Amino acid sequence: MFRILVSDAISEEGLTPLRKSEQMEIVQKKVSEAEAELHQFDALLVRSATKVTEELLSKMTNLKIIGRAGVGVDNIDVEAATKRGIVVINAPNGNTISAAEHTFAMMAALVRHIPQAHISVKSREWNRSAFVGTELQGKHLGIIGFGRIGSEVAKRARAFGMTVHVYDPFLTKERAEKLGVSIHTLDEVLACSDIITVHTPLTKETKGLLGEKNLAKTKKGVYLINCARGGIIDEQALIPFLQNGHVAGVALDVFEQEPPGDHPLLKFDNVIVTPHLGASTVEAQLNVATQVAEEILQFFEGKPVTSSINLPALSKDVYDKIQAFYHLAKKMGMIASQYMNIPVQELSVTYAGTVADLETTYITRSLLAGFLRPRVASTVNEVNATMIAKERGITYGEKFSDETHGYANCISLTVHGENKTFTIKGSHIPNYGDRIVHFDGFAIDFAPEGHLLYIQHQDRPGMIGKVGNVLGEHQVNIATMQVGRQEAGGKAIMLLSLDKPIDDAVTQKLTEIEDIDAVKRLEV
Ligand SMILES: NC(=O)c1ccc[n+]([C@@H]2O[C@H](COP(=O)([O-])OP(=O)(O)OC[C@H]3O[C@@H](n4cnc5c(N)ncnc54)[C@H](O)[C@@H]3O)[C@@H](O)[C@H]2O)c1
Ligand SMILES: O=C(O)[C@H](O)COP(=O)(O)O
Repeated sequence: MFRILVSDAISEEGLTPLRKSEQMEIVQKKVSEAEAELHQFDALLVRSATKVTEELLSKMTNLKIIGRAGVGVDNIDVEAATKRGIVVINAPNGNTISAAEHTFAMMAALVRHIPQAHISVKSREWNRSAFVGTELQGKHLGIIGFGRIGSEVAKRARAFGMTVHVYDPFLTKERAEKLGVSIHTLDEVLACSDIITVHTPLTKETKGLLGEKNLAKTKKGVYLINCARGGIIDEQALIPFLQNGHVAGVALDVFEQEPPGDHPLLKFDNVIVTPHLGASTVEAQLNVATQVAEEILQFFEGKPVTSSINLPALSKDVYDKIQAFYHLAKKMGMIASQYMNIPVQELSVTYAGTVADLETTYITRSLLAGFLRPRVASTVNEVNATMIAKERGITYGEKFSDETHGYANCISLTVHGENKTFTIKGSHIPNYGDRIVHFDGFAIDFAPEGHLLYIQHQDRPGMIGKVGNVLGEHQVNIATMQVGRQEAGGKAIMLLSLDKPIDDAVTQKLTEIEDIDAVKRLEV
């Protein structure tokens, strides 16, 4: 049973996929009301209100996944979650249309003074001359940030007869042409636009993007809209531009602090505001909640998630193709890590045969996670493996080769440690399973499963019997045994899989057998 804490207002209908599963228990409570049980939850489902801080994560010790029913993840400490191996997912396009429509509604309201006129009429006034507006048709709209929402705003603007100027450093000419907008520098957009709307995420680069310096570059009488994230337009910097009439009006759906409280901007009649309503439609909420609920379900069923912030995107189709290799690579990493129980500097992975044509990034992450698992006390998985490797000074790289050693596919891992290098090769054979086909220079064939025992010895008659005797004396049953040697009478290895793990005393006894050079337990 997996426990899911839903700590913000999420569409009830959207939670249906989770409610239908007998494996999921949903608890709907604010974080502050769930203090005593925070350590029990496997998943956390939020919108933008819950602040998922490092402190909260430290209390949610069982947490495996955070679902953001929406786009922006600036309320989530993604780095802290990643460090802890917690997957963070969002619903990137479920509320795009609602946010674009809200932006447009704000634009129309702004230039036609609808909120002010509404209040006036409700106050029993009839002052038509006070609310003369301007048309949108023929005006120049500047869009900063041309992703999902920015481009939907552009489509609507063009339908209204506006000319659209875009600033987005990542926008291609082809896409701009397709959507009938022109690409400009930021300064050009600031200088030529009658209305400017921002649709970027809030990042180090975009925080205060429309601050004092850039506001001064705008046209006198410009209208500004922020339905993206509070802080992209610097709220303090706006004040003098509103006071001196340079900015004709501002529409804000988002604020640096939410709620904004007694903010000085709220005193301006030409500043119109909504309480972060961009995504607040029945349709958007159903979309984002359903998307995230389905992803969480997939995740707990061991299937890939497609909209993770801290994992490479993986479709079901791709996952189906890589999953066998993903498991093989993890086991190879675990074996290599235990065999090379010394500090290592570098892992080099080579893919050959059919596996080389697949999405190997994910397979390498899995291998890395398997390698780090025996070395790291905290959770390590595909989410945080690359970060932990970096912290520990372990570099890794992928190569591709044609050398399959006679198998349809082959993954080869070479671990470089201090004065020692180790290579292990594995193959996944359909209808047969995972096999290790090469181990530290020996051709061998064993299944990387369970309690393994590696013995390196001299190739002498009776070695198998001696090992069998020691294990038998300690009531340890041998499930399978594979042997390999480089040449008759030379160095040889045995790989045994045992029905139960053995302790130090048994290992010591085996080490004492004449002609046995090394004994290692390997748990997979
Ligand atoms: N008000 C709401 O309720 C609401 C609803 C949904 C989304 N949002 C917010 O709207 C914003 C846009 O969302 P989206 O889904 O369109 O995101 P998106 O990722 O599809 O688009 C963002 C665009 O910004 C561009 N960009 C990044 N840095 C930039 C920079 N320095 N200068 C110019 N452009 C830059 C990117 O290239 C990208 O094209 C986000 O901040 C999101 O959180 C708000
Ligand atoms: O980033 C988003 O998806 C929007 O800002 C919506 O936020 P909300 O889910 O809190 O309405």
